[in-house]
This record gives sequence, structure tokens and C-alpha cells, in this order.
Amino acid sequence: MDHFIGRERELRLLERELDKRSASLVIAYGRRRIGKSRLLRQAAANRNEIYFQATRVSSVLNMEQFKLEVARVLGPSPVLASLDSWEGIFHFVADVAKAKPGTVVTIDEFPYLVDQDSALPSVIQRFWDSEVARAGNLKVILCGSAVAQMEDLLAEKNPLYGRMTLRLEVRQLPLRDLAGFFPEYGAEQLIETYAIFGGVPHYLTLCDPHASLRDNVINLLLTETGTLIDEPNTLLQSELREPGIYASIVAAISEGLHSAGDIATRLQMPTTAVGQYLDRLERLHLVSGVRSLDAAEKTRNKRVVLTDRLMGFWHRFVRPNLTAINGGYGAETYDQYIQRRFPEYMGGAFEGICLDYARLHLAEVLGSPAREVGSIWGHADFDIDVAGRLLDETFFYGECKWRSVKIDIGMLDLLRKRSETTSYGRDKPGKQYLLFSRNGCKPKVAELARTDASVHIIGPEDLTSAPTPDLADRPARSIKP
Ligand SMILES: Nc1ncnc2c1ncn2[C@@H]1O[C@H](COP(=O)(O)OP(=O)(O)OP(=O)(O)O)[C@@H](O)[C@H]1O
Repeated sequence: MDHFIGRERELRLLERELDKRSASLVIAYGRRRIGKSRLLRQAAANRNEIYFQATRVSSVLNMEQFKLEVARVLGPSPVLASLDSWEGIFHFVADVAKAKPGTVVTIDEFPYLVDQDSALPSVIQRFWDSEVARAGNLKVILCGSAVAQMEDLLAEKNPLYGRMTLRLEVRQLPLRDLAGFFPEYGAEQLIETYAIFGGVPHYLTLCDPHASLRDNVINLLLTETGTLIDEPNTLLQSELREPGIYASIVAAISEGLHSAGDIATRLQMPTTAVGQYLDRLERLHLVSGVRSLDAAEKTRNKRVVLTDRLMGFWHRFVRPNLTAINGGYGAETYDQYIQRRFPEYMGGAFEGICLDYARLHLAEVLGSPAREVGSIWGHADFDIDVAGRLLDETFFYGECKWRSVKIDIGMLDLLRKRSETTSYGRDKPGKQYLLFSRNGCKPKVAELARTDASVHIIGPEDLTSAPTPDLADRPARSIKP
């Protein structure tokens, strides 16, 4: 199997839980293909593990399969073979595993079992409350990709709610993990790859790391039989009822409509209904509703943006060209349609990537992590791509440029002026300025960044990899002055 990449935080959490000298009930969830199974297997490697992947078959067939896995790990037993209830099997496992404290029982795709037997959470609760479950410090992990169903399991009214000892939501990998999938790619190519495929490990493992980004896009997305050609629809179908309505809403957002009202008008639906669909898409982390940082807390003026990158790319470039693609013109679609429009797409995607950087890594540059990150817009004459404040209450403002231009002094002056005009951080001392640039800055700005401690240039390398230890105490790595 190929090597395991990233997920240090999640592994730490899981390993700490599995090392505890008491019983554990872990609930792990996240959308399909996000890397849940791989993460759980990694965390349980070198432990006594019963790993069972449920499938969409009847309870009886799943139970048979589970018993086979139990027998494989704990040894065959006529008692086990005769059991015909989940509760009985769990008690058997707990009893035998007493001799092997810390045995891990992972049930993957748990919602499939609940679909067939809705009493299962109560059965597990009863088992969990019994002596036998605790005696051997058993570790039970319930995992699932039907996010809505898993969230029901985590709801207060659910029998398992109060028993859970760790809840783990598995999310997309950050940009800095991409180099592990594409060791031959340079920083700019990694950023472009992330702008298309995001941090979903399954999508990344489907790419050929030795092929160019263009060829990967053509093979996976612009070929009739491409593995990802219908992925956004498949994802919505697997997670939601009425996938067609959700797909239409996502299409409207990718056309540039950013408010529930505008989307409702476009789709001829009531705004309140659109709001409910958007809430569900937000719970899946496919869209997010954001406010301008200078807006009042209660403002209804939320801007809806797509956060799933593949979905954004697909609606922008694949869906409108399906006729050409299905006609076998994938390469032409890339060369004659996408390539010309890609820089504009990257402009928006790059802003999102810089916002992620500010959320995760600002301490490297500014010495304190961000407490709040967002954008400022809604004014006739300006917007600020990235802004926020640090834990130490310092305010920062940033400009993002993926275009081939170098940032010049005029752009920096404009950013400074805007930071003085907005009410966000007005009159606060010590403002910091971040210049995110693909192509660096003009010499005057580069010189200023060396002498003025409030100006920081952040380039592709900074975004895609952690600073090396000997550079860690420098303000930022200067690039292409
Ligand atoms: N951290 C990682 N490093 C390298 N490859 C990974 C990583 N996480 C996942 N993968 C790969 O991505 C693919 C999808 O991962 P996995 O099957 O674990 O996802 P999942 O969330 O369990 O999916 P599903 O819910 O559809 O079963 C697999 O090929 C897996 O090997």
C-alpha cells in the first residue's frame, strides 16, 4: 500500500484515546472518500484490531461477516458461531478480549447496519453500560460516511450520545500535505492541483503523480469514462435526498450568485427553502456562509461560497462542456476552453487558499496564531481579500495576486489605505500587511519587506511547505524580489 500522508493531529487524538487504560467509544465521521478508513487503520496498526466494514446487505449477512472477522482475530469458537444477535456477539468479543486489554473493534460504515436495524444504537448502549464492556478496556470505533446519519448518532437524544469518549470529524487535508502525493510537483503546480482537487485523499490518489496536472485533469474529469467525471453528483446523491435541487443550488453559486435570495430567484424557489438546503450543504462543508468582517454580528447579509474545490471546478469547466467531453474532445476542452479561463478561476481559488493559510500558519510569520480570519467587502470602492486578528489582538490585512504581475508599491499603499478606511481594526496600532503573491513583488516592495517589520511577502513555497527549522525564526521567506 502507498504511504500514509499527514493527519498528525487526528492520529495523535486517536492514539491517545486507544492508549487509555479505560474503555473507549469513538465516533468518527466525514464525507465519503475523505480518508476515514485509512486513518482508523493507521491508528490501530500494531494493535489487536477487529475491523469490520459493513455493506448494504441485510443484518443477518452483515452479522455473519462480522463473526468471521471476530473469529479471524480472536480465534474460532463454536459459541461465537452459534450467536445470532449483535448484543450476543459484542458480549462474546468483550469477554474474550479481556485477555487482550485494549482490543480495538472498528465498525466502518456503521449507518448501513442502522439502516437494517434501527435498534442497534440502543443495543450498543445497553452493551456499553454492562460490566463486561468495561472489564477489558475495549475500544469500539463506529465510523460512517453518511454525514447526516452520523450527526443523528451524535445528537443528544441518541442513546450513544452520553457514552461517546471521542468524536472525530475527518476533514480535507491541508495544502501542505499535497507534496506527499506529488513529490515531483513544484509549489505553483501544487497550488493549482489543490485549487482543482482540494484535499480529498481519494481524488489525490487517483491522480498520476508522474503526469502533468493537465493530463490528470483530462484523464479524470474530461474523458467520458474518467473516474471523477460525475463525482460531484455522486457525492450529493450519496449524502442527500433530492440531489437534483442541491446540484442546482451549487450550479447557481458557481455562476456567481452568492446570496440565498439571488439563488432563490434564479431557481424560482422560496428563499426560506433555499436557506434550508444551504444549511445542509454547509453541514457537509460543501458551501459556507460568510460575513464581511466589518459587518455587524447579526447582519443577514451572508455571502455563500463554495468550499468544495472539485465541485467548483466541475461546475465551472466540466458541466458546460459535457457535449465536447463525451464526444472525445477532452484535450481540446482543456487547451481551448479551460486554459484561457483558468487564471481567472485561480484568482478566486487562490484567495481561498490564502485564507486557509492565515487560519493555519500565521504564527510562523507574525508570531501569534489567528483568532479570526475572513474578508471585507460590500463597499463601493474596495474589498480586502484576507483580514483578521491574531490572538494577541494585532490586526492584519492581506492582498492576494495569482496573476503574473508582481506586487508593486501602489498595491501595498492601496491595501494600507483600505485598512485605515474600514471600521475593522480602525485606530488599532501595529497593523500587519500580508502580500500573497505567485510572482513576488517589485524591488521597492521587496526592499520595504526587509526593513519594515509590518510588511510580509508570502509566496507559493510558504503556502505549500512548512519553513525549515533554520528559517523558522525569520519573518517570512522572501521570494522572487
Ligand atoms: N492520509 C492518507 N495518505 C495517503 N492516502 C490516503 C490517506 N487517506 C486516504 N488515503 C487514500 O484515499 C482513498 C480513500 O480513503 P478511505 O477509503 O480511507 O476513505 P473513506 O473516508 O473511508 O471513504 P468511504 O467513506 O467512501 O469508505 C484510499 O485510496 C486511501 O488509501
